[in-house]
Amino acid sequence: MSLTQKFFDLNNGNQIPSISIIGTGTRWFKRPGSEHTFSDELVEQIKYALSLPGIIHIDAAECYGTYPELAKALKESSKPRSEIFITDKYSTQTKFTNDPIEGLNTGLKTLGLDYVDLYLIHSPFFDPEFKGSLTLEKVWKDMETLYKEGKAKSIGVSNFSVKNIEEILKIAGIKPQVNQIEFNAFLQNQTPGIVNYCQKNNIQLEAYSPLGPLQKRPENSNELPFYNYIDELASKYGKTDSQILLNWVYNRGILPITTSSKTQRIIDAQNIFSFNLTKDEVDTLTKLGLEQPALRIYWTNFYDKYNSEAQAS
Ligand SMILES: NC(=O)C1=CN([C@@H]2O[C@H](COP(=O)(O)OP(=O)(O)OC[C@H]3O[C@@H](n4cnc5c(N)ncnc54)[C@H](OP(=O)(O)O)[C@@H]3O)[C@@H](O)[C@H]2O)C=CC1
Repeated sequence: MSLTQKFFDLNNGNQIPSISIIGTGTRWFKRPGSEHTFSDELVEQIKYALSLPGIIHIDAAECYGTYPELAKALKESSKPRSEIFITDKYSTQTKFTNDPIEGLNTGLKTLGLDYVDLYLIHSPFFDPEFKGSLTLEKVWKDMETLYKEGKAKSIGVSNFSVKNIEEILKIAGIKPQVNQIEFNAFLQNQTPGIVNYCQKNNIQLEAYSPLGPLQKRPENSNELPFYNYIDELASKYGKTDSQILLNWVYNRGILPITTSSKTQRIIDAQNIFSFNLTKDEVDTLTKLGLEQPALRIYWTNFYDKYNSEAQAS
């Protein structure tokens, strides 16, 4: 079966592969300060992804503790750099590096790279214990410097609200290309109005934890119309439940970022463009998803206060 790949156009003219099939956080994440063991399993999983045809989009971050595994996999892979799309993120919450310039330079050196394809500010939340008086404005200016130097081909943000983005736009010479947020059928707005705002302002949204409804499947799921409908679509198209949900995210104009410890699920994620949900099916999934209570897995301390507004289209 030949591979169909899709790309989103970013506001700076660059293209981005429309799914990231191997995130290196979540199940692979190593808590800073804890006893870290090198994960051969992650190396094998990234190498497996890199052995697949087409452009492979990897999602990484300074705070995941998984640069060593990514570095090894990149070194041992024969895929040309031009067929690898790497996203990295600067952490405003950890003590690893002082600012994005130091952060990206350290990341590039550790990973053996000259540039990343996309560099993001991981969150708008600064831990003053580690970041002193670092401000959002200063961090964005550093991101712009890295962009102009060609070390980051595109730049953006993650977990930003409308207010956070507007703060940046006041001082920005370069508009963010991407906002990576938590998004799934049970969390259709991480923060109030963020999806509409980014889509209107040509800031590409990325969805992490797009499979939240499967990760946290309720015990009574077989009684819920949402899950029955996914099963119906999965059997109509001969696809898995995960593929249906990832295709739905794509059809909402949002780039899904997934990961798996299973090779078959990595292949399945790459093959979500071999079929396409109809507009009615996309709308029905949106509607049935909105009937469920908000499911937020990350950044809960900051954003649980928005749960009642998170399930608005
Ligand atoms: N910017 C940010 O703040 C954040 C960014 N991220 C990024 O996004 C990436 C992906 O996030 P993640 O939440 O893992 O993405 P997903 O929602 O795609 O979840 C992937 C997980 O779901 C499991 N899964 C897949 N299919 C099923 C199924 N049918 N039933 C039950 N479980 C299933 C997988 O398990 P299995 O291994 O068994 O296949 C895997 O652990 C991260 O690795 C990271 O790179 C994530 C969180 C925050």
